[in-house]
Amino acid sequence: MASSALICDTEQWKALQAHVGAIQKTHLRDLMADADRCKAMTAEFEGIFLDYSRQQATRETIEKLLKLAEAAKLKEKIEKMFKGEKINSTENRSVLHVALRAPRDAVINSDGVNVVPEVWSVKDKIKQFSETFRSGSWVGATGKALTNVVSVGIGGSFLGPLFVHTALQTDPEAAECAKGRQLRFLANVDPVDVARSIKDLDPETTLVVVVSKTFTTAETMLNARTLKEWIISSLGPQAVSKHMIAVSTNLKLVKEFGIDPNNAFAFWDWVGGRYSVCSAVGVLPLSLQYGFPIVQKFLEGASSIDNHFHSSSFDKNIPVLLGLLSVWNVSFLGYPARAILPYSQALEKLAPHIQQLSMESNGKGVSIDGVQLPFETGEIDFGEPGTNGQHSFYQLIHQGRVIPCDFIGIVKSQQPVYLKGETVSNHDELMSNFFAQPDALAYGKTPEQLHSEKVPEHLIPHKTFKGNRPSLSLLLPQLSAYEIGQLLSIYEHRIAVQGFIWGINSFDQWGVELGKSLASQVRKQLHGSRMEGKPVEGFNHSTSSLLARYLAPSTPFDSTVLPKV
Ligand SMILES: O=P(O)(O)OC[C@H]1O[C@](O)(CO)[C@@H](O)[C@@H]1O
Repeated sequence: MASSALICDTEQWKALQAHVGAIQKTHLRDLMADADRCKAMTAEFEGIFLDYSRQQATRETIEKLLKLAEAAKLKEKIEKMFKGEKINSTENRSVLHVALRAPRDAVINSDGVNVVPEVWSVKDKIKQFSETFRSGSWVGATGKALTNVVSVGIGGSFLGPLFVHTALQTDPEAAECAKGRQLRFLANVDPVDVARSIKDLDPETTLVVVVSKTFTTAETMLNARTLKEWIISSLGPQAVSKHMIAVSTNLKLVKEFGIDPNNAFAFWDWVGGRYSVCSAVGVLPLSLQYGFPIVQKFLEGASSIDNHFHSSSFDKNIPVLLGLLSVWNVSFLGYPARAILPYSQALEKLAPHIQQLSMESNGKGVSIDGVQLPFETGEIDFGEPGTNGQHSFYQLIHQGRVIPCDFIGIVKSQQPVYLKGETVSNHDELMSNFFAQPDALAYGKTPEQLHSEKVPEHLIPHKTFKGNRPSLSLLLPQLSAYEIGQLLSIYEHRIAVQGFIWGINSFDQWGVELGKSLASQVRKQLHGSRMEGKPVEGFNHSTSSLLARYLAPSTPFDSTVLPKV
C-alpha cells in the first residue's frame, strides 16, 4: 500500500465489507451453538483469559481481519514503535511508553540513543526520594513528616495515575503499604476541586506534586499557584522547597515556578501525556503512597503485556485481537460506541482513563498523511463498574442501541467477603452478573419463550429481547499491582492497533487546541471587564449575551481568597 493510500481502498477492507451481509444474517444464538467456533475464539496469556466468542464474527471474519492487519502493515508499524522511529509524525516524536517499563538491561533507542538508562535513572531517583519521604526523614517547614500528597495535573497527567491509585487502594498488599497516608488529585481548574482536594489537610504535613508534561497547561498552573499560595499563607515562602515538587519534561519552567530543580523528576517528549502513567507522572505519586516496590510490580505487569504484544502471533495476541475486533465493530458493523464494564469497584476509574486514551488517540478525521478519511475512526467510550451500570444504562444496551461491551471480571477478589448462611460469597454474587449479562445480550429472549411463560400478550413486545448484541469477556486471575499494569498495557496497545489499522496518528491531539485558544480570548475579556470595566466585544451575539449575563454582578476580588471548606 502506498503511504498516502487509505486502508479502505484495499482489497482486504472491501472483502470485509462484502462479508458484513453474511454476518448480519447470523444470530449470536446460532453462532454460540458452534462449540468449536467458541473454543477457537479465545486467547490466553499468563492466566488472563479473553473470550471473544460473543462477537458478531466467525473464524472467517477473524481470518479476514488478520489479512486486513497485513494490508495495514500492522507488524511493521508495531516494530517501528518499539524501535523508536518517529511514528508521531505531526510532532516528529518517537512513541516509547514501552521503554518506561522495560527491564534495566533492555536497549530501546530514540534518535540513536538508548533511552532505558535515562528511564532507570529517574526511577532510581524516585525510589530514593520516596523512601526518604516515607521513612519520615523528609520533613516539612515545621519539622513534621509529610503524610499527605496532592498530585496536581490534568488529562494524561491525572487520569492514568487516578485509575491505578483507585485500583491499588483495596489491594491488601498495597493498602498495607499505604497505611496512614493519603494521595489526592487536583485536576479541574474549578475552585470547588481545589476545596475538595485540600479539605481537612494541613499544609504542614502535605506535599504537593505538580505534574505537567509541558508545565504550561493553564488549569494545572493556576491550581499549582493556588496550592503554592495555600502553603505560603500558612507556612511562609521558604516552605515551598519542602512542600512542592514537580514532574515535567520542561525543567526550565519548573525552576522558574520556584520548585527546587533537585526535586523535579523528568520525563521525555517521546512519552505522550495519555501514555505517561508509567513515567514519573504516575510512578512518583504512586511510589509516595505505596512505596516503589509495589509500583515496580505494576510496571512489570505492563512490561509483560508489551512482550506478549511485540512477540505473539496475531491470532493469539490479546491487544491485537481486541484492536481488530474494535475496528470490525466500528468500521464494518457501524457501532459507534464501546462500553467498558469492569465487574470490580477497584476498576471504577478504568473507563475515565480509557476515554482519554482512546478518544484523544483515535478521534481523528484525517489519515497520518493528512488525507480526509471517508470513514469514521475512534469510538465513544464510556463505562461504569458492574453491577452499578446494570441499574443505570444497561436498559439501552439490552433493548435500545447496540453497543459492543467489554466485560472485565476478576477470579479472586481483592477483598473476599462471605456471610455464613448466604447462598454465595459476595464476590460470587457480583460475578453471577458478569457471567449472565453477556449471554443475556447475545441470546436475548424471544416472543415464543415469553408465550411459553404465559406472559400477557400486551407485554410481549416490551419483554422481548432481540439479542445478537456483541460483547467480549476478559477474565483476570486477580487484581494486584501486576495485573493492573497488564490491563493498562492491553488497552494502550489495543488502541494503538486500531489507529495503525485505520492509518491515523494515534499519538497527537491537535483537536484540543482550538478550544484552548478561544478560552484565552475570553479570559482576556473577563479580566478587562472585571478590572477596567471594558465592554464585551469581539464575540458573536450568543457568547456576548452569555458573557454580559455572567459579568453582571461584577465585584472584582482585590485580595487573595482561598477555599473555606
Ligand atoms: O501534562 P500537561 O502538559 O499539563 O498536559 C495535560 C493534558 O493536556 C492535553 O495536552 C490536552 O488535553 C493532554 O494530551 C495532556 O494529557
